[in-house]
Order: sequence, then C-alpha cells, then structure tokens
Amino acid sequence: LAGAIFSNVTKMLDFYSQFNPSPLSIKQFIDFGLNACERKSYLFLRKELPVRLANIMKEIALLPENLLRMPSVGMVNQWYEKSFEEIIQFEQMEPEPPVLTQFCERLAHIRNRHADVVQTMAQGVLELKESHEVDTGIENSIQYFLDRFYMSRISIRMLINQHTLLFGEQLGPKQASVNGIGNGGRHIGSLDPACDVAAVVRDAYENARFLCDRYYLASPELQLMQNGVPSKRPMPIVYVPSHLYHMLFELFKNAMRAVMECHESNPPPIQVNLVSGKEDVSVKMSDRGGGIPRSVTDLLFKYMYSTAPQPSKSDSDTVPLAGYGYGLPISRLYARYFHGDLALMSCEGYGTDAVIYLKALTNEANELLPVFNRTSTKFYRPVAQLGDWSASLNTASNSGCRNRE
Ligand SMILES: O=S(=O)(c1ccc(O)cc1O)N1Cc2ccccc2C1
Repeated sequence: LAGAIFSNVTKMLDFYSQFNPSPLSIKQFIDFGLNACERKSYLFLRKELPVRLANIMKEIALLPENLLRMPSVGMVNQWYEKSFEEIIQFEQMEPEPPVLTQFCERLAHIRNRHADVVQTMAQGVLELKESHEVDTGIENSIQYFLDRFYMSRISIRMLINQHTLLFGEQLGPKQASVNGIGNGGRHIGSLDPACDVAAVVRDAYENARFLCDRYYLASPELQLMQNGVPSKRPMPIVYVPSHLYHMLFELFKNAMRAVMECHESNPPPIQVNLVSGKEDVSVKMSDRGGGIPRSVTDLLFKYMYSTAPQPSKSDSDTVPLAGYGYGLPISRLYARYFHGDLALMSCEGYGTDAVIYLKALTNEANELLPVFNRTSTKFYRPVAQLGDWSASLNTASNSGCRNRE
C-alpha cells in the first residue's frame, strides 16, 4: 500500500533518496512565477523537498566517521531529520487552503531552523581539526562533501524562498509580487528579470568600501567598465540579485584587503569589467594587490584551509575585512549553482583577477544539483590519490607573470 505508514525516518529516507532531484532552470522559475499557482507549487515541493533532503542526508551518513561524530555535525544532522519529518507529513494532505497556509508556515520555520548550518558545519570541521589527524584522503572527502552539501542547501533555500515569496502572506492582500504593485520592481520571488549587474557591483563596492574605510581609514576607487571602456550604462540580466551581491561583496573584500595591505598610500583602483557574450556574462574584478603564488590560490577554496577559530563577537568592529571564512568556496557555489563559475587568476608580485561567469541564456541556467548515487558513495571510500601528471600540467600551463611592477 503506497499509503503504508513507514515505521521510521530511515525507511522514508531510503524511499525518497531513490529519486534524483529535478533541476529547474531560471527560465522555468520565471515562467512559473509569471502565472504562479500555489497548488501546483505545493504538489511539486512536497515531493521535491523531501527528495533533495533525503539525497543529501544519505551523504551525511557517509561522512568520515571522525567528522560525523563531531557534536556540531550531529546537531546539523538532527535539524535535517526534523525538517524531513515535518515535510513528509504533507504527503497525506490535500492542497486545501488551510493546508497551503500551514505548508508556507512550515517552510519558513524550516528555513529558520537551518539559518546557522554553514557556521555550525564549519565548527564541526574545526572540532575535527583540533581533535584528529586529518590526512589528504579525509580532507578530499570533506571538500567533496561540503561542496555538495552547501550546493544542496543553496538549492533547497531557493525553492523555499520562491514559494514563500510568491505565496506567503507577507504580500498583504493576495497579490503575487510579479505584478510589481507594492514593491516597485517586477521581481519573481528572489529572481529579478531585469537585475542590473552594474547596480549590484556599485552596491557591493560601497558596502565593502565602508568596512575598508573603517579598518584602513582609506579605500581604493572603483573603475566600472563595460567591454573594457568606462561605462555607467545598466547591464540587465535575469538572475538572483542576492546571490550576485554575495559573490561581489566577497570579492571586493578580498581585493580591498589585498590593495590596502600592498600600498601604504595612493591605493590603485579596483577595476570591474562587465562583458555580455552570447553564452557567458563575465564580471572580471582586477586588483593590483600583489597577488599570491599559484600554490596558495587553490588553498583559498579549501574548507579545511579556510577554517580557523572565529574572532569573538566582542571585537566584531575589528573583524578583518576579508577573513578566510568560507566566502570564496561558497561564492563559487553560488556562481556554479546556475551553471556559471567563479575563477581566480593571480600574478604573484602584481595582483589578482577574479572572474564571475554567468549563463547569458535563462534556459541554459539550470540548477546544478548533487545526486546521491553509487559514484558519490565510491568517492567516500578514500583510495590512493593517483596524481594525474597531465592534469596538473594543464593547470601549470599558464606561466607566472614576467612583468614585475
Ligand atoms: O590572494 S589575493 O591575491 C586575492 C584573492 C582573492 C581575491 O578575490 C582577490 C585577491 O587579491 N590577495 C588577498 C590578500 C589579502 C591580504 C594581503 C594580500 C592579499 C593578496
């Protein structure tokens, strides 16, 4: 009997983890939101959310024992189990108005429960570093897992935000925000069909500059360009402004810290060049902050490397402009979430270029979702890491910078 009551969460996890998550494209999010139907959204999410939760929960169970046993990881796991149980209650409920309202409230409750997952997992990694020897195999498993775990979390929060923003009661009288009445814009949930990249760049710059001025008593200017020439024109794309802002704010903090620590006075400007291509929209941020050697660039995306004891809240006004928290790895996940990317190209002794690539076409901007299956399990049984010399050769091919300043 399909309605058979499963005795416990484990059986439900096995059931839902058999299904692959269904990736949605930005085009699908927009097309659905233009004529949003709460009942359809409910019927899709009450299956898709448990599928995405179950897929990543099966991976949590595969984590290296030492990490899984850390108190913080146990706490995160309990949050996931609780949220999973709460969502699957709706499998038996028909989409009547009271149930739809309850579902919205339950989603908001789950989103709040998981607010601190990133720093709690980082605490777990720290607990592991401080209590066990971590070899390369374990480190690679943790890197692989956390990239998939945080990508899964980004995708679940995207689905929850779309539903609660389109149908949640904060809209006042029943109106979808898409008609633009009341909020001035024509946002579709967290998506802006006319997100001006130039405006988000300026916004992130001004906020990072405020922190920079407070810490260094000075800050580099911004040179905003399009196709290599100074420009004040807008550059509209269809995207999630908050994701774009998150990436740019992180990159500006790094670039400003580099520039201010490399130049006592007259800091050179940070250049941001926007280019709209047929397939890619590129946002290149160039700083002359002295750069770093290639051996270090890779470390900046490593969760183990960038996990250090957090400064206590008390001295929060002296928090470094760019700590090495999870800013870069998470920012790269935001870029990759809709099949874009974030890459660093540094010239040691000169400076660093950071490029955010976004898909130009909304039908190509598909969610990139981790799928739990045998291949991912295989990855968790660490095998001897056979360094593939040709692959490293590819990454080594771009030689260092010759022209010293
Ligand atoms: O590693 S970086 O080249 C660098 C990394 C990421 C980025 O977005 C911009 C950057 O510039 N850079 C960060 C930093 C901080 C303090 C002192 C010197 C430097 C050099």
